[in-house]
Amino acid sequence: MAAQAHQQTALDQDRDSVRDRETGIEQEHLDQVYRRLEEKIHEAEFLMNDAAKRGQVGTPGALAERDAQVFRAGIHLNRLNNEFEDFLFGRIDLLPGKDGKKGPDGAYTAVEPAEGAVREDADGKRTADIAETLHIGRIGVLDADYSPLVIDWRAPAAAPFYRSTPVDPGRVVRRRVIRSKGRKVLGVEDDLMRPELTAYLDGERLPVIGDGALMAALGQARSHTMRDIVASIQAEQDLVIRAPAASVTYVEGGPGTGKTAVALHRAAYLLYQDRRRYAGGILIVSPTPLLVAYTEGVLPSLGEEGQVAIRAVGSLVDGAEATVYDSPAVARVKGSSRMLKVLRKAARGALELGTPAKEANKEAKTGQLAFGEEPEDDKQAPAEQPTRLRVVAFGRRLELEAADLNRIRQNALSGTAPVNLLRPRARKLLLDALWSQSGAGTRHSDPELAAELRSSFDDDITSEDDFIRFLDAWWPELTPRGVLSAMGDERRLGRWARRILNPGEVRKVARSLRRDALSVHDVALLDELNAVLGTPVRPRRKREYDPLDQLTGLDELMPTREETQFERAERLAQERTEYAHVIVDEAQDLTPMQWRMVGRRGRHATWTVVGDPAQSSWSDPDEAAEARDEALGSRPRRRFTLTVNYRNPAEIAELAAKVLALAMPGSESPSAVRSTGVRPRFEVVRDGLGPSVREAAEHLLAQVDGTVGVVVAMNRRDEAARWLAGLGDRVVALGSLEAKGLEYDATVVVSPAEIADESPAGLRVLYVALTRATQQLTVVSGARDEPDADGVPDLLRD
Ligand SMILES: Nc1ncnc2c1ncn2[C@@H]1O[C@H](COP(=O)(O)OP(=O)(O)OP(=O)(O)O)[C@@H](O)[C@H]1O
Repeated sequence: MAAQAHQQTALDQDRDSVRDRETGIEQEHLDQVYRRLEEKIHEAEFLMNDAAKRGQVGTPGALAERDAQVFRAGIHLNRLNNEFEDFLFGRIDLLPGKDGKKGPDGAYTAVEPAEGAVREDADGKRTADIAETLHIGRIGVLDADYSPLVIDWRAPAAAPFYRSTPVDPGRVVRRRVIRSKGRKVLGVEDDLMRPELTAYLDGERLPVIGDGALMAALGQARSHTMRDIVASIQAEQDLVIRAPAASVTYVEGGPGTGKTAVALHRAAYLLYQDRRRYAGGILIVSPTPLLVAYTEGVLPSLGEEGQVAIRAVGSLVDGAEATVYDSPAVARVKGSSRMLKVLRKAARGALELGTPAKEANKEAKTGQLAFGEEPEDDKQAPAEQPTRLRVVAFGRRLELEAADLNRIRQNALSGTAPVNLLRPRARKLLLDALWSQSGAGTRHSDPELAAELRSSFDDDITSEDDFIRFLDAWWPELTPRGVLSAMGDERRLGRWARRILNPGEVRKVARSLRRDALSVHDVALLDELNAVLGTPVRPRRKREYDPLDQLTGLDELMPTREETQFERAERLAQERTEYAHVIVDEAQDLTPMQWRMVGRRGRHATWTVVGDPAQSSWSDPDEAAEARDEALGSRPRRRFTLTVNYRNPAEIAELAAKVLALAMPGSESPSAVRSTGVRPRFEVVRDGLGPSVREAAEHLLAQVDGTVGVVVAMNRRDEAARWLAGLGDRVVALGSLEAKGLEYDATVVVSPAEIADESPAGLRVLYVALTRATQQLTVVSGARDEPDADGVPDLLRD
């Protein structure tokens, strides 16, 4: 026994010393990389100083050159400084390649091992020599002789790091994940891709350390922000990340399969692969501000941010930020494509209100969205409508009555042009009617004289204050906010929505529009109205006069100095309304009206659309699919399915699968990649819901190191926040719709029946709630859940 223990200790010591030696080898490599980076930083600093000196020469050419050099050196320095932290993370050891050719990044491009790379002796033992070792990191670093010290994770030569599997290893024998912090290597984890092989590196046997990096990453405690997965991207995910950008890349997969992570890494990959093309910007559309906040650190950690905008679907329209959710019944109407016709009628009908409808003061707030209260009473002011136009021209009083005006308006409105752009046409039709009433058209037979007379008639009238006032009231310039507020009047909305919405729907929608705050669904309506109304063309503001321009004459000498490249890039990003690539996360949740809004931002874009129909909170998936197909146009689609759940342990995934079977019978759940042995807990409310939920949260806080999410039906969100007061910032209360895309170490799901009953898509929303935990889950049930003796609610029983 003692001898056995002694043997075991010796084995452990051996293992530790191999681990230390391997860590030391990687440390040496990292030291070499840092030395090279420092050299590069000095070069960049020298370049900046040199550029500054050249600036002192003062000729326009030198100044422009300095500007370009400083710009390039600044970017270089900035990247180096930012990515100095923790950027070397991987290594692959490869067999000799088939053709042995070097690619542009200095590495062999061959995918398959060369013939004879693997030797087999008489006993069937297989051996091989490692021909090449590559290190993978967040950016590429070349040695002074241009051999690669680190390869950028997005370069083609880095693909085997992600693609190689024991089933299809290619040239990779060993894949190593290196954990480092700053300049220090903390440890290494290896996966062996060809376990049947004895491989040698420089004559020594290749050692293997640890149980693989994926499991280590998945077991870590979660914080309130998502981490990048660059060191452990799996083969099926890598195929999506590196899929060619042309057309539409369509990715489906169950909860936790890495769709969001893949979408973010794909944005970074596309920028690396074709930076010039994506200078047009990449837009990532996310369902909630919470998910935006959760994911927005991932791209900077990958060294990319400037060109990518991550926006919540309620913040896509500039100057209009959603702060509330509509009730499911109202959301269902506002999201439906039936609203399209209503908005078109409203845009034209709003003209009859005379003066622009007063805009509600809809203040923008950020953070969590509230469930919107809808006011009871109708406070809309009665409409003002000019019913007659009186002017004096050529000494005669001319007058158009209500019937004439109405006829002219209908005439002007025939056609589909945006309402605000039809104002010049309406003005011309008014003048035509007044001209014909004046009888002046018969005075001259000479067409030139007649035209002159007409022109002075028009000038006479259009310079009259009465006419200008009339036109402003009769054909006001409409704003999307103004028309949306006008729709808050129930009678008016009833007229505009006749035969489209039923009276109950009209009442609910009108009431919701009278509240001060904008809802997530209102934002898509505003965007549609913007398109229907059109923006009148205004003369461009001239650049402000700068007296210094005259003194130095710089303005003529250096027209390119007006705006630096950086300023230009900033300005374009601000003015951008369309993008080169659009990524839609949680695409299953976009309503038809939201698809139209997102579609307008990517009319000429390529797309990546990721989603899971089983998690859809929209009640009519067919209607949304139609709107999605319209937004994506006829571009060809490339489809991918992700099949492995990296978030939930098998014990939680199994429970969630029961709800999936009810929500979408016949659909398959992704297979969980790990199991923790901890089963979900079931609690039944005894002394009130609040205390039971608080107790469950406290219990979980003691069990896990990271975060705890408490998911309740939407209308209990504020109440739940009060139940948890004082428990610290590791615990968060979430309305069911807000849980989308997020994850916690542990979750409490409160009353499955309440969540399932809150909307027609309730079972799918419950499925989302049950799949948020990485370690532990507690379900708290009330009487409505009909729990059995073990506390298992009816919806979660076999
Ligand atoms: N290859 C990987 N290596 C390490 N962690 C991974 C990997 N793939 C996914 N994960 C982790 O699994 C979790 C789920 O990923 P993600 O949120 O992207 O999934 P999802 O498919 O978008 O889920 P949902 O549909 O539920 O929103 C995250 O913590 C993510 O970091």
